[in-house]
Order: sequence, then structure tokens, then C-alpha cells
Amino acid sequence: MWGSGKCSECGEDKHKATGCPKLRSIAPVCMFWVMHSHSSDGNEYSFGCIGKFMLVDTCLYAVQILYKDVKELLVLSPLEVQYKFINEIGDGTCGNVYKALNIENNEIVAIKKMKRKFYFWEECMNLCEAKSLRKLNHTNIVKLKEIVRENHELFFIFEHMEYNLYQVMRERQNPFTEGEIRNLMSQVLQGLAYMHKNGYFHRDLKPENLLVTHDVIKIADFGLAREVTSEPPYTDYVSTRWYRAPEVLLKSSFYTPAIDMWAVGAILAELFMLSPLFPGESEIDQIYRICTILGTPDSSIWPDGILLPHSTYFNIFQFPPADIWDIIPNASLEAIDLILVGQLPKLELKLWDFGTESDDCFLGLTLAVQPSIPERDAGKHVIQQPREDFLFYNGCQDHSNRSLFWPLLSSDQNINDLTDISLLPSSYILSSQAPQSTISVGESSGFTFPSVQPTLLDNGAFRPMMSLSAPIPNVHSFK
Ligand SMILES: Nc1ncnc2c1ncn2[C@@H]1O[C@H](COP(=O)(O)OP(=O)(O)OP(=O)(O)O)[C@@H](O)[C@H]1O
Repeated sequence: MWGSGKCSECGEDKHKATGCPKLRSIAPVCMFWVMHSHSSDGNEYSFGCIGKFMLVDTCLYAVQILYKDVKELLVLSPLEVQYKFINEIGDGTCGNVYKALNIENNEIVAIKKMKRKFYFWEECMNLCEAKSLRKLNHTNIVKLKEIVRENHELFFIFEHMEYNLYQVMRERQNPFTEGEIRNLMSQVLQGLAYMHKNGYFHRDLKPENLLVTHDVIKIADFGLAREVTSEPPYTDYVSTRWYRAPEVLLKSSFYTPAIDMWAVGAILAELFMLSPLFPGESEIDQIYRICTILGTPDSSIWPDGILLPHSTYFNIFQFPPADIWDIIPNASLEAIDLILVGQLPKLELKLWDFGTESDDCFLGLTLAVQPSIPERDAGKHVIQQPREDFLFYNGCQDHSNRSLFWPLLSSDQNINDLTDISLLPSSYILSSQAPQSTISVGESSGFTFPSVQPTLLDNGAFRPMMSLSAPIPNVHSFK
């Protein structure tokens, strides 16, 4: 029988498995346990919580003192009390992902349990995924609801999505219609544009990291996300090979968010083909496959590219461009235009051409039309430490045995949703005001940015212009 006995904190009779609401509202760090006991009268008892800031041993001791007839004790961690794990739905490099039920509100969530241990809160806060996702709130970016650290383990609580795009493609019997592809791509691009505009690039876009429920698609897995304003060189890049941009394959360490656009182009082609466009078996094979389809670039096509450390492969792999319709026969002219390299060489600027305010001067736009500013000036724009950091750092540095809950956004919130698609170029938005059903292609020339295009700025002159500190979500302290 759940919920018998009185809660020592609020005096209520029972809290079932949800714990004590009073305790949770007053204590930024609280520990409570649901105790499941068999008493001498033969009944089972469970007690909502016992005290705050209690360690397991203290808790057990208290139980023995208070309830002498306890024979068995089940100790649940706060995470287990709040979430019921249903099944594993993903096993990535960094974490295992579980479908779970939030017992408090009956909401299904996805919980990503990180594989490595986290001994300090600072480590958690410094994770790319935590840093970027806490600041990004967009319909096409998967929502991070909460971060929990418990016994040196870190859990990200996300909104739950039904499938990833790889699963959707794998299950697909017939090719997607162009309308369906336009719908998916327009959403991905809106999420990506928002992300770039707010100062992040993803660096690991691939079908497995695009999550789908019904017609809605969202970008997930920000484990490799990087702040646009972070200084090159970038050396820790490990994105999935098939979607890896040539500048990364050729060992550039000054690549830009254009690498995300390369991945989008490869994913777009894959949506038509239902198989990967460049399924390289090694890095060299990857470069080889790109050259056989797009043709080997020369200095007129990609002047910066041939200066890269590994560009000597271009001497070995000398190929003319293939006829792309042989490879993607079901794609329209506009779609081919979008996928193809080189024909519209500067169009990545259109993707980033969000407005004329100084805040928008970043990346492609900055590089193309704004002189770079000296590094020391760029330093002035350092992002302010967000408020919620202090909430947790204050007095919580190393309560390593405690569980820390970090609620971010409630499911019905939509604060700081900077989608602002009105600022996107019309050719890019595609009839975005229309519901996400069919994506039309803007002007007659069709798609207007190059996806699969080496867009490298590798001359070292790139200096991030300013920090695009995204608005900080409201801090939600404990319910
Ligand atoms: N919010 C979610 N809803 C449903 N499924 C999810 C969610 N987040 C992740 N998944 C599933 O779990 C898989 C792995 O998640 P994720 O990519 O975040 O882990 P990872 O360890 O960072 O993986 P990777 O190996 O790509 O680095 C995803 O491909 C997806 O199928």
C-alpha cells in the first residue's frame, strides 16, 4: 500500500511516489526517499519523504528510530521517484537514452543518461549539450526540460520524440514526395538558422540526430555543439563521417557553421534516395566518394580548399562531376540545385542574412561584409554568466551524493522563442507562413543556398565578431 504514514516535512498523510511538494519547493537541493516497508501488522507502508539534505545512511537511521517495525526498506533516488523508466530507446556514444514517464504530470519524456561520470556541477554546466540547449528554445530544436545529477551521474530530461529520421527512412516503403521532403527540410533549416543566429553550430547533423513526431522534426544531440564565438582552431571534432564536410575531412581547424549546411545537403539527398549519398568507409574513401559525385575541386572552385593539409588527395582523385540525375533521379530541378555544389557559390550568406542589425553580423555575413574586429575587442562581448549557474553553484559545488534537479522549461512554455521566420529570406523560408505541410520553393530560380558546398574560410583571418549571447530562459526554481 503506497502512501501510508506522515511526511515529516509537511505533515501530510501521503505523497505516493511523488515526494513532498513542500520540501521540493523550499529546498534547492533536497533529498527524499520513498520507503517501502513491511510492518509487523503485515501491511506494507511507504513514507513520502524524510527530511531534506539527508544522506542515505541518515535516512535509514531515521527510519529505524521512527519506525521500529520496519523490516524492509526500498530507497529510491529522487530521479526514480519522479520518473518511471519505461525502456531504452537509444544508445549513443555519449549516453543511453530512455523513454520515461514523469509521474508528477504523466508526461512522457526522454532521459539521456551520460556514460561518463560527473563529479562536479561545473563539469555538467560546461558540457556543450547543457550550455547550448539551455539557451535555445525553438520549435525545431528538441527541448531540454531538466538536468539532474545524481550520484556522479548526469541525466538530461528531454521532450520525447517518436522516431529519429534514420528510423523513419529505414521503415519507409516508398520514396518521400517532394512536398514531404520540403516540409522536413524547411523545419530543419529553421531550427538550424535559429541556432546559428543564436551563436551555435551543431557539428554533428545526421539523420539519427533529427527527431520526428508526426510531421514535426527537431534537431537533437548537441553534444558537439560549439559556440560560434569560440576561437578556432577546432581540434576536437568527431562528427559522423558520411555527413562530414570536406574542409573537416581535409583537416581544416578553422571551419565555420557552413559545415552544418554540408550535412543538411547530404541529408536532403538521402531523403530522396533513402540511402546515404556519401557512405564513406574511411576518411579517404569519404573524400573519394565526394570527388566522384561532385567532381574534384580546383583552385577556381575552391581556392582555400586546395591549401588545406590533406588537399593532396585531390591530386589522386581527379574526377569530373557525375550526372547527379543518375544518382538522384527522383529529385526535382530545384532540389538538385539545392544539393549541388558550386553553382551558387556565395549563397550561404543568404541563410545567415537575417537582418541588418549589428547583432546579425556573424559568420558568413561578418566574413563577407564586415571587417573582423581585433580579438581583444571581441573579448568585451563575453556572454554573461547566466543566473541559473549561480543558483546551482551557490553552496552546491560538491554535494556529490545529492541529486540536483535543474528544471529548464516547462512543456507549455515558449519563452524567447526567436524563430522569427519573418526575418529569414523568403527564398529560404519557402512558404513558411503556411502550416508545416508542404514546402514550396520560393522564387522561380528555386532553392537558393548551396548545401553540399565547400564553404571554407581557412585563411586564419576569421575572428568571431561578437558573442551572440542568446536570451537566457527564465529560471524556474523548484516547483
Ligand atoms: N528526445 C528524444 N526523444 C526520443 N528519442 C531520442 C531523444 N533523444 C535521443 N533519442 C534517441 O537516442 C539516440 C541517441 O541519442 P543522442 O544522439 O542524443 O546520443 P549520443 O550519445 O549523443 O549519440 P551520438 O552517438 O550521436 O553522439 C537518438 O538517435 C534517438 O534515436
